[in-house]
Amino acid sequence: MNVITINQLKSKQGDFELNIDELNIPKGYITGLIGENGSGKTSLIYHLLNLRVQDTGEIKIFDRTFIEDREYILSNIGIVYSENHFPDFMNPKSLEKIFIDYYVTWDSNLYAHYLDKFEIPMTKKIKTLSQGMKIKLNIATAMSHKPKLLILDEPTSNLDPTFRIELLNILQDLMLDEDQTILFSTHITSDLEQIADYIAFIEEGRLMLYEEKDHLLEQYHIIEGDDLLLDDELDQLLIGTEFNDKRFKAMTKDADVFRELFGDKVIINPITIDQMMYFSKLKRLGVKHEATY
Ligand SMILES: Nc1ncnc2c1ncn2[C@@H]1O[C@H](COP(=O)(O)OP(=O)(O)OP(=O)(O)O)[C@@H](O)[C@H]1O
Repeated sequence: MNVITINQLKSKQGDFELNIDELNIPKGYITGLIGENGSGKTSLIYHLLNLRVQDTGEIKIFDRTFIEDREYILSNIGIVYSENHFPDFMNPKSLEKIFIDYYVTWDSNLYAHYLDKFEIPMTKKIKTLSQGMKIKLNIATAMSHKPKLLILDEPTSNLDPTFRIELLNILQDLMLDEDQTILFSTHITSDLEQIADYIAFIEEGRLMLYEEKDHLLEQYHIIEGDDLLLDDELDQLLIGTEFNDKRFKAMTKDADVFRELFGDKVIINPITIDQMMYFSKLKRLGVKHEATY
């Protein structure tokens, strides 16, 4: 079953257009949402939350549109933003009163447990919390009503590395419940290498790929070698080639072809998500990039 389905979504915002033909996010998995600055990750999340409305196309969450069942959708989503959205004058305790009224599934013990674990005092005013503590508070509120879908929009930028590791562990623990689904937008792709099941990659408002992470990282490789080895045909098998000191470096789906032709004259390495984004960008720009290092 899919928790999120998007069909033929088009949405223009100034010069920017979000244009997603199809995206199905399955229940019970962590999907990592990646893309450069300004590629449309937050815009996509805002559309999922109905904070922005598309020009055309359809979004269904839990198999319903916002028009059909806004309340059900919102009461089953937990959202963590990259910045604080809570009023400065409140404290975690007064904030809870609002959430208790809103969510029938709110669990005060769980909230107290998270605040304790994250070392956030119940009665400390939000304005006196550090940036990281505000995000931690948001994480606690997002999880304490036990949402079926947890959406995190770049939450980790202000978090210290120790807490980031804790957060990844918490997210993995949540996934023990097969009904739980997580959409996690982040620039810290090593986090996704650790915990994501699927990767959704957005470039300039378009979904470039949506695939199982393990399959993705198995399919693509980084290949390096002497640029004299290349001809027009082999060039076609490279994605986003970079040249430096008469050597090439590129992403390829056809590492086997190069291995068979050139043996140890080429160096073939596994790819990281960061490298995948980088070489996809070179391909998109359509330039033979001269490396500057
Ligand atoms: N209110 C707005 N009006 C006009 N354009 C907007 C508005 N909000 C965002 N945009 C534009 O939409 C595009 C996508 O922005 P978005 O915030 O979705 O990107 P992002 O992938 O989340 O980026 P980042 O990684 O930097 O957070 C950008 O070009 C941005 O300038």
